[in-house]
Amino acid sequence: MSTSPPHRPPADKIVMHDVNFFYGAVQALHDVNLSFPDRSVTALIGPSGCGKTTLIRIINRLFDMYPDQRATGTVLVDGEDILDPGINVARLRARIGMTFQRPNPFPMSIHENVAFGIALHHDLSRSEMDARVEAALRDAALWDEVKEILDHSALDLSGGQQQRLCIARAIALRPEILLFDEPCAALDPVSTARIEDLIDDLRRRYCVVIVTHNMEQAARVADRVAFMYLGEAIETGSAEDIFIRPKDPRTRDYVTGRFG
Ligand SMILES: Nc1ncnc2c1ncn2[C@@H]1O[C@H](COP(=O)(O)OP(=O)(O)OP(=O)(O)O)[C@@H](O)[C@H]1O
Repeated sequence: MSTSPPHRPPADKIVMHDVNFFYGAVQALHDVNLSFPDRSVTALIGPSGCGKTTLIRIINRLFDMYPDQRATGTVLVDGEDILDPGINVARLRARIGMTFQRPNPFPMSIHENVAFGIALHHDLSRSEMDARVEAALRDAALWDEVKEILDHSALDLSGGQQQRLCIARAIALRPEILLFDEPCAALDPVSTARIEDLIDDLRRRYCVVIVTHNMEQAARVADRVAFMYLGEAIETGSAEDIFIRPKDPRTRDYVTGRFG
């Protein structure tokens, strides 16, 4: 008789302790404690302005580009505090891929969009580069649609294709963490379904964090859902916990549509 190994939940890839965030004098996050397991999808939900985008921008230190923005607390990635001023930010960012609400392909060909970031980090032959570009486009479920038009401008693709190209661009750098900020905000239902299928595939290999306004989407794609409100992380659990058995009255009011 064969015995299967005991099921272990994936370890936490990112752990936030008492994180606060400031835009100048405005405090946007208050003592956030949240963790994000590896090889799973965590959805951040909550009303507009509650701090979802602010929170994911901390993970790749995107806020460093703005002198008046600062974060306090600890954000451990594989146990290392990425808020430590001594951290190598370029190396951190190479481990993290991010996409935004509106797809933002470079004004270059489809092939160049994916190859550009790879070329910054690796000196590959033409055939090695082509193989890397193809693998990333396949992983982003875009290859079949673009394999004959790799030299065409990325700006000629549809919005949904552009978003998958941006995901391919992120995956091509072989990150460990993928941050998706409302990846379907600008997409039609068919493109949205394709991105959701893609996220379903990506969960096997990455720590995925997705910001979404769409509760059905969170329920479809997420292993865990975190509800945020007025800059605080209120409650985290499975989609069922959050949508069917919320513990906090603020979560209940949000998921039942009383606000937001
Ligand atoms: N550049 C900025 N300067 C000052 N305040 C900001 C800035 N960006 C965001 N904020 C404020 O920080 C708070 C959190 O904003 P954030 O964009 O993180 O929320 P969100 O939950 O992602 O919202 P949405 O769902 O509308 O995208 C809001 O009160 C917002 O007004």
